[in-house]
Amino acid sequence: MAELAVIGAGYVGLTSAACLARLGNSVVCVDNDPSKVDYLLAGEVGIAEPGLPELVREGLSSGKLTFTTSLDPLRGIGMVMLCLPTPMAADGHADLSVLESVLGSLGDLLGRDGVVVLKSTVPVGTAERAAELLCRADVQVVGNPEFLREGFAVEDFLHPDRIVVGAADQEAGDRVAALYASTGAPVLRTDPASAELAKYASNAFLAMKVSYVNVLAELCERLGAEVAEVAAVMGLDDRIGPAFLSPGPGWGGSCLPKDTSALLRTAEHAGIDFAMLRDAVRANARQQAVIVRKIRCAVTGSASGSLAGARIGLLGLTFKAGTGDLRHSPALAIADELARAGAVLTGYDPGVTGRDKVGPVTVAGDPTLVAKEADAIVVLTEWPEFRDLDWAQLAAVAARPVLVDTRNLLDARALAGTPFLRTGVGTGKPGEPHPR
Ligand SMILES: NC(=O)c1ccc[n+]([C@@H]2O[C@H](COP(=O)([O-])OP(=O)(O)OC[C@H]3O[C@@H](n4cnc5c(N)ncnc54)[C@H](O)[C@@H]3O)[C@@H](O)[C@H]2O)c1
Ligand SMILES: O=c1ccn([C@@H]2O[C@H](COP(=O)(O)OP(=O)(O)O[C@H]3O[C@H](CO)[C@@H](O)[C@H](O)[C@H]3O)[C@@H](O)[C@H]2O)c(=O)[nH]1
Repeated sequence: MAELAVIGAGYVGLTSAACLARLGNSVVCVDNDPSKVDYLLAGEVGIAEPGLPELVREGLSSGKLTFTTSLDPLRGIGMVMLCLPTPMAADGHADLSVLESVLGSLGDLLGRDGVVVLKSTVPVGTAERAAELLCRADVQVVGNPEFLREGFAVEDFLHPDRIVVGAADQEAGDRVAALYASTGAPVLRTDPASAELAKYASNAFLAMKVSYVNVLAELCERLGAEVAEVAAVMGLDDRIGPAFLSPGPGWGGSCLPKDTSALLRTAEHAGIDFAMLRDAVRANARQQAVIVRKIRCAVTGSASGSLAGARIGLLGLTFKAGTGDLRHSPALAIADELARAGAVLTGYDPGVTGRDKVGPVTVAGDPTLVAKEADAIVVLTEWPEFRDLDWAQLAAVAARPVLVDTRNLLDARALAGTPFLRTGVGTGKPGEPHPR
């Protein structure tokens, strides 16, 4: 079993560190946020990932996992895995400044024949650039992109669809592949550039799939078709598959927006016109306006009616269900747009606690408070528990029984016996509940 350091204790770093400790490795996890490290050393995990707190506590008590803010304990170490942020820079590229600054410090610390593993999502050429920054002929850089989803981080790490190891050096690649041997997942050995590109290619493809179904949903509305039925037919084709065919308020989160943007910049730089990806990004930006128009119609009866003073209750604020992450949440982009139009917003999200306000939204601790005196309720995130709310009670406290279901979450059964008039997405029959 290896002794390794993981740098960055966020969604990817903390999950990787805790899971690699579970797989028997000795892991020191470094983060430059002292309060996060103190919290972690006390066995507390600040992100909502099923199974992660248990794994962190298990690692701490077995001694396989420890946390620190300092790079000093890494002196002489054989392997360092970088799980640092690579956010969108102002020009749309991936901002590698944090990664590069840490790489600049690692050259002096790594032991002989050390390996640096790039788990962050990084553009093609980063492994090569990292090797330059390390300035150590004996140290190898290996690309090992991560594909976990928020809300399923531990499950995805321990049971991945595939492991990608992009190494120019066979032995360094073997050492990284060995970390995952006990997961039984297929390991794809590639050159570093292919590993780097494969990560962006996967996220961009997922984004295009959702944009495709969102535009299809608009078409369904125009033509009187049901997007759920169209998607069900498409999804049963093995070549297409049923995942990522649910229309909604657009794709968001900490990865798809920045990664599509970075891939577009990479393509531009390489002289390739990636028009279909550009269109998918444009369609996604437009999707929020599509939803706001839908809400405006439902509340005022007209696409140009005024929302000034309208009380709108929002169910769901996070970018998807199963996470507390609000980064690049389409729900918040819609909230901002509604607030600009003068609407007064109250919101509830099971993943958002301990906050009074998120952007323009006053956060309530209970869905009933969101419905209270509301001119409309809008479902923005697909939390399954919203199906089981007491919709009759929500209707009783609302000013008007208007419901906009941007995730097509609620079916006729959930709303049976209530006066709610539901507007879904791509249903072709606005104002009518439809079976999912
Ligand atoms: N979030 C995901 O679902 C996901 C999945 C796959 C890949 N990725 C990629 O993994 C990388 C990390 O993403 P994340 O979501 O875990 O980020 P994150 O923001 O959750 O975590 C990053 C961590 O790095 C720490 N950090 C920042 N600068 C540091 C420094 N100089 N030294 C030490 N620690 C430092 C931060 O304090 C934070 O804890 C990104 O490239 C991302 O694209 C993310
Ligand atoms: O049918 C669908 C599926 C998804 N979404 C939206 O698409 C976005 C992204 O969802 P998801 O991919 O589940 O989120 P992430 O957890 O950010 O995971 C993505 O980004 C990670 C970071 O790179 C990758 O590791 C994962 O493989 C990749 O799925 C969210 O806003 C979802 O609501 C839809 O609107 N409809």
